[in-house]
Amino acid sequence: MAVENKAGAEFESVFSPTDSLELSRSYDQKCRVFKIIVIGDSNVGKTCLTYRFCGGNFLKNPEATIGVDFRERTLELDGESIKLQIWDTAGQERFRKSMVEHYYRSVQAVIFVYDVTSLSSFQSIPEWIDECSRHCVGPLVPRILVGNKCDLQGQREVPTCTAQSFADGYSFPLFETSAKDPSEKEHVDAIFLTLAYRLKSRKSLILKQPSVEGVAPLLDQRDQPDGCCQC
Ligand SMILES: Nc1nc2c(ncn2[C@@H]2O[C@H](COP(=O)(O)OP(=O)(O)OP(=O)(O)O)[C@@H](O)[C@H]2O)c(=O)[nH]1
Repeated sequence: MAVENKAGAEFESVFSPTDSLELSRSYDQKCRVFKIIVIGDSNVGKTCLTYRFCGGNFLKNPEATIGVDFRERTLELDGESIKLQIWDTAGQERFRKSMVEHYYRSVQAVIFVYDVTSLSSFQSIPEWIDECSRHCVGPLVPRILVGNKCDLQGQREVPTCTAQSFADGYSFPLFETSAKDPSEKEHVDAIFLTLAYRLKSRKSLILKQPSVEGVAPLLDQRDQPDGCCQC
């Protein structure tokens, strides 16, 4: 199981002080932590989207995710620190089967990703929704549908209207974007910000988090009633 990109100096340098989504510079301050999983077929751009949000850049030459990669970013919303702990899951069945239970435990929001240039990846979305349901991710868990790779307009196989009517059927917000196109950076941020505001408005338990972050603390958090903690 890979662990990478724990928010720190490496990421602080890529955001300007005027960025509306400021990274927290001090981890002494208290914040709530929310677990978000990103799921969808292999190769749709889950890793690149999460990297764009957490790292600010397009990740060139990503490798297939094995198990899960963790990334996180702390936002200042209305004077409150909110840490989004993003689980970038493997799309390939052989790399995810031993991890599925972990993905869904105490998850607080879900991002379904398809590739607008791949009809099959869009047609897989109902299966991903079913998987969520089988793991007791109910309608109260905020969910968002994302069509990625919009920079490849000439190769589009999924029309916006088709995706929109599908999303409407589930009452999911739909975002079409590109992890690759730098001009879409704020649009990518908006996906996560939409979830952050919805999660922020929820009451949560205050739980203790170990001072050293890593796989074990993350897994421990999952076992708490709603996954929220104080950091
Ligand atoms: N043109 C374009 N290519 C993209 C975009 N996002 C990702 N890619 C490319 O799509 C390929 C797959 O990207 P990943 O982010 O690794 O996809 P993934 O969904 O995480 O794949 P798995 O880890 O196998 O589940 C890579 O070659 C990326 O460079 C995008 O917005 N536009």
